[in-house]
Amino acid sequence: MSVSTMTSLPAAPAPAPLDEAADLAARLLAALGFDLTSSELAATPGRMVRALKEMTTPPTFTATDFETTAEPGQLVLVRDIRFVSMCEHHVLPFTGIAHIGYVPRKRILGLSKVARVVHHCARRLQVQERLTGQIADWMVEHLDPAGVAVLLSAEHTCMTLRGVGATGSRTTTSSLRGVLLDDPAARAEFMSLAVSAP
Ligand SMILES: Nc1nc2c(ncn2[C@@H]2O[C@H](COP(=O)(O)OP(=O)(O)OP(=O)(O)O)[C@@H](O)[C@H]2O)c(=O)[nH]1
Ligand SMILES: [Zn+2]
Repeated sequence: MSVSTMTSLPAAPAPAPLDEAADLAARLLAALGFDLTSSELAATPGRMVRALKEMTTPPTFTATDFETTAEPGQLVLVRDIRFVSMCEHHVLPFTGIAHIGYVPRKRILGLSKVARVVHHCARRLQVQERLTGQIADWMVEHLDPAGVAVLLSAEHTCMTLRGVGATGSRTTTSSLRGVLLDDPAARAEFMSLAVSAP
């Protein structure tokens, strides 16, 4: 078992005094033209800061894994893991689903931990491409599997709810490692199950 401290991910932001952040949020909202003297907005800066902190603080967990005599080449696929992350360009959420597949060598991961890895990597300021690769790297570092495949499909609210207004657009990214990168049959099995399995 190992706690999810990772070499490939940046450390969580250092705890900062939220009072100071709330004062700065109040100044930000005032600078944007909102009336911070109104009673309706009095508690908003504090809420805003707590919500932002919550959305960018990665949950830690204990990565329970097990010794296995896995069948050679067996694919383990956990599909449809919903996640929320934060776009590092606009500090707006992007939300989607992750499909995580791996081919074990000696160790398998508790299934719930696969979803925890996704949340651990997602709950920070991110771009989707880096998030996808970090999930794959976590699996490689902790399980030493024969292969890993990560497929994410997400809606970026910075391009659907504002800006270009590309309502309904989704972005798909993949990161493949080991046999799930190099072996076309293994890769095809992952892709077909990730997209079409019941
Ligand atoms: N590659 C990548 N781009 C992202 C991601 N999230 C947001 N972006 C893009 O980051 C870019 C930032 O571009 P800028 O021109 O600096 O920002 P902007 O003026 O707000 O641009 P618009 O969003 O086009 O209005 C935009 O094209 C976003 O769509 C991501 O996860 N990956
Ligand atoms: Zn954005």
